[in-house]
Amino acid sequence: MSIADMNPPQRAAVRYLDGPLLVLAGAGSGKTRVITQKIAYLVREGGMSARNIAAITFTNKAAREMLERVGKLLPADASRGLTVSTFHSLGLQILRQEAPRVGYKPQFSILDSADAAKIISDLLATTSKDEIRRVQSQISRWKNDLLAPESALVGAGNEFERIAARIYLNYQDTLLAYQAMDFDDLIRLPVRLFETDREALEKWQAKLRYLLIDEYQDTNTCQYLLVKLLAGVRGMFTAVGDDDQSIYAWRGANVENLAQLPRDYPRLHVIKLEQNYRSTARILRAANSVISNNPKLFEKQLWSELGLGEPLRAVQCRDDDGEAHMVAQRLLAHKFEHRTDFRDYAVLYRGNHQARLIEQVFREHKIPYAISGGQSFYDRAEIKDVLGYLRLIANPDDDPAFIRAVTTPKRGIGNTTLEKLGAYAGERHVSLFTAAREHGLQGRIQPAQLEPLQQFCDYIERMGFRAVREPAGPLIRELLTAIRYEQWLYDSEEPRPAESKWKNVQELCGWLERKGEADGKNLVELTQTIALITLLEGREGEEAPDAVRLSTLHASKGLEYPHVYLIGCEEGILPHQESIDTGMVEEERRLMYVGITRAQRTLTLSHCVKRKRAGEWVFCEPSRFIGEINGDDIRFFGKPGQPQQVTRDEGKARLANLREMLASKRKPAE
Ligand SMILES: Nc1ncnc2c1ncn2[C@@H]1O[C@H](COP(=O)(O)OP(=O)(O)OP(=O)(O)O)[C@@H](O)[C@H]1O
Ligand SMILES: [Mg+2]
Repeated sequence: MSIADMNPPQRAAVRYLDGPLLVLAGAGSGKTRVITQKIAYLVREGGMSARNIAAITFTNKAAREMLERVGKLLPADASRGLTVSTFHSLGLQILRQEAPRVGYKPQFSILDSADAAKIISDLLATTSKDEIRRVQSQISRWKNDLLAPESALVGAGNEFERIAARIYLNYQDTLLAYQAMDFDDLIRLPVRLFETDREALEKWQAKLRYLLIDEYQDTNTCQYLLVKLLAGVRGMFTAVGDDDQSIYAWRGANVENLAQLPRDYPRLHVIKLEQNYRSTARILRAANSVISNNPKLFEKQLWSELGLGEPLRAVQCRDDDGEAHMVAQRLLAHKFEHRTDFRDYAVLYRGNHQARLIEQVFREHKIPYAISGGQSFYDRAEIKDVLGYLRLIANPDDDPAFIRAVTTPKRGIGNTTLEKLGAYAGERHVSLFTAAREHGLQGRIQPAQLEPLQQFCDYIERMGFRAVREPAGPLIRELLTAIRYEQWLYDSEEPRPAESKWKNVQELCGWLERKGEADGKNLVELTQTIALITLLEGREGEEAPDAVRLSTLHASKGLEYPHVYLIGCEEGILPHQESIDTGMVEEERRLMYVGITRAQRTLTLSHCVKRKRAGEWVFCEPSRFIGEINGDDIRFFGKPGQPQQVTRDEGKARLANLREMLASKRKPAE
């Protein structure tokens, strides 16, 4: 695929280098492809070095895919030094070099959202999850709007905001004391740096001379400013986006940023793409008709040459269990009939919990699947244990990591000792690690308790010294042996969970080893990289090569699948109840639009008559979005009187049949 295979507006977008460019277009029109092609074009025809180009994507997965695609367009040495990353990893790349300028040491820690919640919970002196979540997202909003705690306090309009602002103030102090940043800081701090330090800004402007930004509609204020600062007055960037796919307002994304661009850059050139290369005309028409119920920010038309295609299907299921069986059954039947692969299918849903039943039924029927956007691999207790050690080795001031490591496995350091240590550290305004090293502690803690504490600190210090010199793989294996982690798992768990946990730890070690070798990164750098993976996509790494994709709608952005099942199309789920209550269904409609436009050839929407919630049956209404699809383009199944609805037992029997047929197909001819 080369630039010659692109349509005229796509080609114009690739070639346009006279100033800032916005490509504004609907789903599947080749926006992401314009970015990939443009990177190759900049190097090949624009005489630019890859190390002066940065492409920003929304997820790590998207970044990897883009890098792969560019790899096919450019020889390896021509793409060396190219930055393809998320906003957060770009921020991390900047901060690794500039940390001292913003008051951090280079080995700062990155806290995930759970660690941050723990700090807020301590400061608030509450365990109410709801309260913690509210304060945490308020702080995050302030950070993304670049509001300092002092200004937040002054501007607080009610009691809740006053409390949150005071917590924000203490929270920032705590982070600095731990030498830790949260996810928001990774973008906020570079912006603050560039706003105040001309020299640093000019250095990075000289390095990143051309910027390309995908999914621009989902940038927040902070991200917008980072681009603006880096692009400077020259405005050498290409941003691509679709206002109808803005689905991250709840995380502070601001679709107004699209409208703001022409005001900030009067020279901004806008290109629209109107041909969709992904979906059949029917799927596209359904998407267009659903989204036409939202007020328009920009006028867009989409058409496709891929033929009319099959009508969409809306399937009514008896309950959520029936829904999961319906998906499994139809999927297997379809696969059998069309000789497709499992990877050609995706099951999409509004909330993570909806995956549980699907997983269960898929396992029952041996349908291989891969989950994205679910509980992260890196959120598992065993992985967080190991990462606790790595974080502490990298940055001994990281108190949350200190607590985790010093107590897992238990090493004769009791809670009373830790409380005394904590109190002493508090008085001295130093980290737990530093406190443990101070002479003053000797009067407070008995020698018998002090001894293991100091041994622990000695060990961490020695490892810290080696972590920046020795390869990561062998070092982490040595660490696991030294702390007898495997033994501890088997001592504290049943054999089966222990075994699976140990496997996960091994997987982490393998990943660190490979990544360390491939990227030439040491343990400290790898630890910072891992922290970022948890941000959006959950588990990553090697997956079954041929598997059905299970994904939340949010995590499916930018991707495409030949056959899509969108489950739980019900009032209260999609649109979500909260959005109905607050009269904000527009964002949910965009989410529906994103879901529909992931499908290339067929799309099945399902909803249940009733489902169990908190042990009670509740009756469900089909989603209003199904009703917004033009009747000619959709067929209904499972309505009373129609024979297509299958009971669970029938479904099971049919499945068993199909599986047999499939299995016999796979057998070599005798
Ligand atoms: N000119 C073209 N000729 C043939 N195929 C194309 C062309 N442009 C894009 N495609 C294909 O169309 C599909 C959609 O492209 P792409 O993912 O770039 O769209 P997008 O606008 O980024 O979509 P989304 O809004 O969902 O992110 C891809 O499979 C891509 O390879
Ligand atoms: Mg895209």
